[in-house]
Amino acid sequence: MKTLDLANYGPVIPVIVIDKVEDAVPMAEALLEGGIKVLEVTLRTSCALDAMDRIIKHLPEAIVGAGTVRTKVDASAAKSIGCQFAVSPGYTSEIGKHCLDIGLSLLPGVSTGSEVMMANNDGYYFLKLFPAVAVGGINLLKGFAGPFSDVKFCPTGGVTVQSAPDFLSLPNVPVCGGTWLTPKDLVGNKNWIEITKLAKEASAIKRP
Ligand SMILES: O=C(O)C(=O)C[C@H](O)[C@H](O)COP(=O)(O)O
Repeated sequence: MKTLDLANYGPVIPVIVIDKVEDAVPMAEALLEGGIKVLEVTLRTSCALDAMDRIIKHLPEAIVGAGTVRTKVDASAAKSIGCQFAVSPGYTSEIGKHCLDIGLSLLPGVSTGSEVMMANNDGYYFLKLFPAVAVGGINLLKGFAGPFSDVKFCPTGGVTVQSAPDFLSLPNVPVCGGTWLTPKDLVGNKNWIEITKLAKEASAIKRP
């Protein structure tokens, strides 16, 4: 799978933190019910790999990727459990080349022009702008559109259901990401119905 194809499934990729492995499948079901198929589960918690393994086995229709991939070991672990893609918060050539070697699609994080150029040099033209709002948001993406006219971005970090339509109206933004679909309090209360509502709301965001 090409990472840019992830945008074909909807305008928003949820960035998910799973603290309790038993929440993995019901949370994924709630998101799928709301029309969200692409799930980025961050490797921020100790049960993240186990959680993704369960989702992949129980819900084959989900397209599961590992977020917070910071090392070659992270990338190899994600590949070995069947993740279809990986997302990194920053970029190193080492990780970019490793993902190419092991056949794992990578959406690499960047926040500067130099990082865009390094990623391009290794063949990556669809990049995550992270942390999107903190590094300049819409204005930065408009600025990047000039010199990097062949590059597309998935802004993540500070994007909300309110601001997502503005990001998605930019020609270089096919999809955006965020944690707002799976808020900690709703997950803590196992409020899957409310998570389905947030997923429906996000899936319904119109792109121009
Ligand atoms: O852990 C990672 O590698 C990440 O992917 C970071 C997330 O993209 C942001 O934390 C999302 O930020 P918010 O939507 O503002 O909560």
